[in-house]
Amino acid sequence: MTELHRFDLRARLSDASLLREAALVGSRWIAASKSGLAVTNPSTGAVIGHVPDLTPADAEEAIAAAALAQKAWAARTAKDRGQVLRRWYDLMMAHQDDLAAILTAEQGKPLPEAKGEIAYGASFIDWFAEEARRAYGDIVPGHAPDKRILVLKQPIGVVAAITPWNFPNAMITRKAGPAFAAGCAMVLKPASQTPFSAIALAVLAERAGLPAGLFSVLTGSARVLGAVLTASPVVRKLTFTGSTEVGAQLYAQCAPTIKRLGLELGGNAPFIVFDDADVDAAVEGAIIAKFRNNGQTCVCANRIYVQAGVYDVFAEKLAARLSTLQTGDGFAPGVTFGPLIDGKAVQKVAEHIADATAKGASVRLGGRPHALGGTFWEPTVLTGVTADMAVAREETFGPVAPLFRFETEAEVVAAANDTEFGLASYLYTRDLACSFRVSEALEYGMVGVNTGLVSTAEAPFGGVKSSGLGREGSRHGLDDFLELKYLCLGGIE
Ligand SMILES: NC(=O)C1=CN([C@@H]2O[C@H](COP(=O)(O)OP(=O)(O)OC[C@H]3O[C@@H](n4cnc5c(N)ncnc54)[C@H](OP(=O)(O)O)[C@@H]3O)[C@@H](O)[C@H]2O)C=CC1
Ligand SMILES: O=C(O)[C@H](O)CS(=O)(=O)O
Repeated sequence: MTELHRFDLRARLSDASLLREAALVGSRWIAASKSGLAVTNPSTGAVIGHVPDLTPADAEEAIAAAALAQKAWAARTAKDRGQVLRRWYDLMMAHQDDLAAILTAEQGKPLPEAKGEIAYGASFIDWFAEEARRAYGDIVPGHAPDKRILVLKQPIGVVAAITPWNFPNAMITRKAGPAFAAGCAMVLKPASQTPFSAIALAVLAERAGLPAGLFSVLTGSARVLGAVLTASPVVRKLTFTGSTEVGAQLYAQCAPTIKRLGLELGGNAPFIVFDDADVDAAVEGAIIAKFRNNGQTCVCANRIYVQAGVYDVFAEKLAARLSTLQTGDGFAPGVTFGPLIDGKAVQKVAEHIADATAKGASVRLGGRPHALGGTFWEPTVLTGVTADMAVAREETFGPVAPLFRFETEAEVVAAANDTEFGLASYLYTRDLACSFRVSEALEYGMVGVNTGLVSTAEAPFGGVKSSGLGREGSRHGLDDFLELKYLCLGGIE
């Protein structure tokens, strides 16, 4: 990209040292050179700064530093590790505004939403600062008079993490929190479009007292650095958040070294509104579930199924409510919907709408690029959507709400489950029996009942089928970074 113009992010920060044009390799900060990789503001295309294009040797150095630091870190008490995490949490919240400004500059989401992500991201550090001390083992009744059985939980060791651009803070802390709490080390490769949020987290981690070498942040070619991380036998776990396509590729790359895997992949969430639902509540829930981060989340409502009795009123209310919300630059006051991340994302949205209308859908609202041009798109509502359209099968990852009409519960459960994905799902009904019947029948890792937002550190986040493996957050999240060790004590007469 030619450097059209620069965006002066430092001028917006209270602590400009958080914006560091460098990568962290073990305990070494490596500054970007003039040939570094440009990071741009998705709203304007302006250059925010540069990061270094690291080499395979840099990645190997980070892994070696992690292996060394991890041994001493695991030897510290869980309470001690928790106290360092607590200090990291306190620093994140003390710098919430600056971290949010960095996030909005490189990812585009409106500043209030970015501040919300910082608090959400920090909540995983808060949660696992406490969970660190609950890695309980077992003492099991022996299988012979002279035997005693102990089960220990020990950290997996060195963890590689690869994260996406859509939540450039929270997708990192949702992995780093349990990893460090368990006594692991982490080598992180953040998304190339949003590295500065990750680098700022590393700056604060150093200040919190995280030992040198325990946390590296690598920037550069995903393919090149990913190849080193997945091939290294020192790396005992890969935790990845991103597309199912890349997740499957990384799964295969990890196979020769039999790594533990955590995969948070793509979604195709159904959002079901029954005739007996509170329609106003369902509209508010749909706006959160569909349009949070301008539709760029893996748990976004990708298909909205509305029962025939309330279909028209729901469509009318949704369109009316959306018309009151503003699209624009994430730093502009009053903006609810920011830009899409890049031109490729805009093209996918346009293709999905064109495909749907060509097959008979109608545009109830929006349906075209926003007057601001570039990466901005009008919030869109499509009606008359059917299962043969691309929006039914593919993740749109943009501000498009396709409304499907249905008649019966059996029909909508079958339709909702007719996908390779199984991450999040949502339903609105005031009938308790219906809420249980449908929740239990939906083939998904998460179900929101009368709510459009399920993500929280206290609950296990994750999916089934092509949406991934493992869970992040909750008391279960720590186990994904621990190994069980069985001690059999004999000769105890
Ligand atoms: N389940 C969940 O929690 C989430 C799922 N997603 C899914 O991810 C997709 C959108 O996010 P997006 O970032 O485009 O996803 P991608 O899968 O393209 O990228 C995710 C991360 O993987 C890296 N990557 C890409 N190719 C390789 C490779 N060959 N080897 C190693 N690393 C690689 C990227 O690096 P680089 O940036 O350098 O390309 C980035 O850091 C959607 O499908 C969405 O549903 C997104 C967020 C959360
Ligand atoms: O990247 C994502 O889509 C996140 O997992 C969404 S959430 O955790 O903020 O719901």
